[in-house]
Amino acid sequence: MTAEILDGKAFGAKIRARVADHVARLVADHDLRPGLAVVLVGEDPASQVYVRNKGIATKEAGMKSVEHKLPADTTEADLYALIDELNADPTIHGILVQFPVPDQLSERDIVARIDPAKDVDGLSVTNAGLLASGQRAMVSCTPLGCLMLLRETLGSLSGKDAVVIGRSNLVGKPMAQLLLRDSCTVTIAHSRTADIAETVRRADIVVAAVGRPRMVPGDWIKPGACVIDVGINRIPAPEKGEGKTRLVGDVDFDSAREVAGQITPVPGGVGPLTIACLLANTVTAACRINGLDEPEGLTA
Ligand SMILES: NC(=O)C1=CN([C@@H]2O[C@H](COP(=O)(O)OP(=O)(O)OC[C@H]3O[C@@H](n4cnc5c(N)ncnc54)[C@H](OP(=O)(O)O)[C@@H]3O)[C@@H](O)[C@H]2O)C=CC1
Ligand SMILES: Nc1nc(=O)c2c([nH]1)NC[C@@H]1CN(c3ccc(C(=O)N[C@@H](CCC(=O)O)C(=O)O)cc3)C=[N+]21
Repeated sequence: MTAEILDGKAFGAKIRARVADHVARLVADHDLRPGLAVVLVGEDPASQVYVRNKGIATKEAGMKSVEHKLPADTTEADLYALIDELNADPTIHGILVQFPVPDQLSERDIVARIDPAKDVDGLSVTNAGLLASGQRAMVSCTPLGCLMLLRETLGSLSGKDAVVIGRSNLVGKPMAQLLLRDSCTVTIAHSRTADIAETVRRADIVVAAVGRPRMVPGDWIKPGACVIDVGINRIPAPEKGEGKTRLVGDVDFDSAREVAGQITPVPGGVGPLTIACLLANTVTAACRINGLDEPEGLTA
């Protein structure tokens, strides 16, 4: 069997068209243009890919887009001053500080500084708690995009065995919460999992969010399973020329596609969905902040 390759670019474009529609309506009916601010401290390569693609998509959707690139030696005080300013700015509805940040800064404290209403990454204790207790939250963009894609591909997820590899606050944990909310039987695997191959072999749905190039081989995959590869890993690509690199996921695509029912590629899989959901979350935040109806089709 050869897997169906899930086109994240196409599905992301569909979500973005919905976003653009809502934005146009908000501007026309309420003179409200959703605004997103992205803050990048230093020069992490995975983050730079994200920032580049995000800037283009935000403007295409008719939204306001602001980027703050700060030097790697930025102090806590300077970063907090910027966050406070963005919290108070009525034209900004979403604030995203790209992770990882340099060592002198604390991700936990940065997240705590962001107004939870503008926390489009869903990282704040408030949003994580709301999600975990089944209430209306801002949900991290990547898991949100993965859930939308899974529903679109499989229909109901109820009763399915799902394994999430990775337990970060940004991806693994919220992904597990969303799958649980859709009545999957959820296992979270991580670096201390005793027999990860056997654990993954049970799964109808595999979400890999680790950050290790091609860690998951095809022989870990249950035949017919739906495989969502979140990993973005830049590896050397000497075949493209000296010093060149390319992106690969956490799944060994070539062997996994021979076994899986469906699989997302890297690039062109989850990445474009994350971008689309970042825009969607910004629109959702703008509506909630202004007491307007929830946008349809942009939340999970
Ligand atoms: N496509 C997209 O839109 C996005 C992609 N990413 C990418 O997804 C990947 C994961 O991101 P993120 O969650 O932020 O990463 P983190 O580094 O925060 O978390 C990685 C997780 O993987 C686990 N892990 C590490 N090694 C192993 C192993 N050998 N076996 C099993 N589990 C392991 C860690 O376990 P432990 O907790 O035990 O250390 C940890 O929970 C990265 O490649 C990142 O670039 C991230 C966000 C968006
Ligand atoms: N606070 C925070 N939130 C994040 O969500 C976050 C972060 N920090 N730090 C970095 C990671 C990584 N990440 C990506 C999202 C999309 C692509 C993306 O668009 N990928 C394209 C790449 C296309 C290409 O360059 O060829 C694709 O997969 O098709 C990449 C990477 C979000 N992250």
